[in-house]
Amino acid sequence: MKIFSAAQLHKADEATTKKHNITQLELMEHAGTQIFNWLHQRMQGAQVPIHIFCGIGNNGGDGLVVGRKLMEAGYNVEMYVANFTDKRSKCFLINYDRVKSSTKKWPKLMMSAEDFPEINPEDILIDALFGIGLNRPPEGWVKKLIQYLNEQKSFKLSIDIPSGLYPDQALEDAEAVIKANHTLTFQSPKLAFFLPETGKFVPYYEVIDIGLDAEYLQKTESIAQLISKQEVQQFYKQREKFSHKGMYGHALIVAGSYGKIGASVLSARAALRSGAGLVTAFVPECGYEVLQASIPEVMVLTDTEDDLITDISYDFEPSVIGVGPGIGTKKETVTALKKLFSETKVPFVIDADALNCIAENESVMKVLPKNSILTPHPGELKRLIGDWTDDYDKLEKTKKFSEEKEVIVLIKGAHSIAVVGKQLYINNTGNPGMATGGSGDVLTGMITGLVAQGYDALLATLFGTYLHGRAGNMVAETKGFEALIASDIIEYIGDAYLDLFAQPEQEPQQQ
Ligand SMILES: NC(=O)C1=CN([C@@H]2O[C@H](COP(=O)(O)OP(=O)(O)OC[C@H]3O[C@@H](n4cnc5c(N)ncnc54)[C@H](OP(=O)(O)O)[C@@H]3O)[C@@H](O)[C@H]2O)[C@@H](O)CC1
Ligand SMILES: Nc1ncnc2c1ncn2[C@@H]1O[C@H](COP(=O)(O)OP(=O)(O)O)[C@@H](O)[C@H]1O
Ligand SMILES: [K+]
Repeated sequence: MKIFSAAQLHKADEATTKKHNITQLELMEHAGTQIFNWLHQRMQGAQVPIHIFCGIGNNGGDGLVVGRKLMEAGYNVEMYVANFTDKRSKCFLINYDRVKSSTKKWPKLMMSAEDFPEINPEDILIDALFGIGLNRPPEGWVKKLIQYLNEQKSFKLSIDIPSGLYPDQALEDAEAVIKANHTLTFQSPKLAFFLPETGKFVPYYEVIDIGLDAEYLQKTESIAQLISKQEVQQFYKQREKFSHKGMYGHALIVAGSYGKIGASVLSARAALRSGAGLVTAFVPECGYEVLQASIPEVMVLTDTEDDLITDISYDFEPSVIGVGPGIGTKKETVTALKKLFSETKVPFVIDADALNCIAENESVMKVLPKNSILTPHPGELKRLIGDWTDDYDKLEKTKKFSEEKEVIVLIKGAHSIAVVGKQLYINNTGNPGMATGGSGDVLTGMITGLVAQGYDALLATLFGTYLHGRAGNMVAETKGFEALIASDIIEYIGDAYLDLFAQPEQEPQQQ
């Protein structure tokens, strides 16, 4: 699904009204009606007090439409207009008049903190203060209003975006944002929903299709893409009946050091479970027995050194090399890595300590193979690209790095983001249970296993990240977040594949 900027959404709005001969007012009526339907379906006429806080722009206009519709349907509604300026948008004004003429209950004008209403915990709050037209942080009593609403225990529903958040710019005042329980967003989720500094204000959201011009949306290059099941279903390559293991590649996993052999076990097993035809693990001598005993399907090559990797040699042609988990950053390992990168012409998946070795040694950075897939967590990323001021700065710096080095960078996190030049692809699976040691090693193995099978670098990155998160979600369904460990993710890779095309259970047929 495409993610558009505020500017693009405003243009889409214009394109829609021009092309479809529909007015902005009709678009607002349609958007507000959909929000009303959403609420009505859930509330079924319940007389819970609903407080709607409207700004004076089009977001406020949406709030007025919702309020009018709710009142007409007999709900117990109180509307407030936060009069933070004398300006009003045209559609706001028309809807303000409509409320006044169609209901007897006029919206209350709020001019200062003295006008804040009393709210009970069981009431419902609808936030229509600011939408994507926010252009500076809320201040003064409006900021206080946001804080006052946040103090309430009531359920908070934001229209389009929690007020105070910019859809695609860094947050300036985290104290002036509605902490919504749920957000109903128009047409496209906003980039801010997926970034750590701002995503925390959007724990749940749903996209409401308000019918913006499909052709415009299709033609416009979005600022990012959200990768969900619908997209990854198209990535999947079906296995052929007469295929053999030679057709699914031979992955080499270079991982582990004394005390961290587990990293190689996790990566190698994950590569196998993802479908690689053959997997060989290259580990320090001390890892030999551990690997042979724990994964009989994996072939093992060892370094001459017992404790660490110093010289990576092998006697076959790997289809892909996954390197880094648990290898440490000792100088012998750095030298081995430099040699590997300079002399080998196969695709690479580079993770963990291999990234640290690159970041700490300019000579290794110089031989970083083009088209590699790098999978840093934020700490590793910082070592590679330097510090950033906010999430957007982080994305810009990563784009620059990706372009300069010609590599894919997967920034891991709650929503991992694959950066390929200027393009951003946002993963939509996973859960906080996956914040546990070794889950990144599993991901490295999975992406390596997919490249081995012939998925190109970008598809392997996106597909692997999706399956990793989906498998993690399936573990969480039975074990919960806390008990989830990295090995569990591997055990559910098969279920994550099966789930790709699983049909929802059929309703029993009535006789
Ligand atoms: N996309 C679509 O097609 C559709 C979009 N729709 C809806 O429109 C919404 C966007 O509406 P919008 O552009 O009118 O902006 P909105 O967020 O209501 O507020 C702007 C006003 O606030 C003001 N202002 C800004 N910051 C401020 C601050 N910190 N403190 C104080 N004031 C501040 C600013 O004033 P100014 O800067 O001019 O002083 C301006 O007057 C969108 O989110 C969605 O809900 C739907 O109706 C259906 C179709
Ligand atoms: N809160 C979270 N929600 C979803 N996924 C998460 C969360 N925290 C971590 N993950 C995922 O778990 C993995 C952790 O990777 P990493 O930090 O490299 O772990 P390790 O180094 O222990 O193997 C990444 O794929 C990341 O996206
Ligand atoms: K809002």
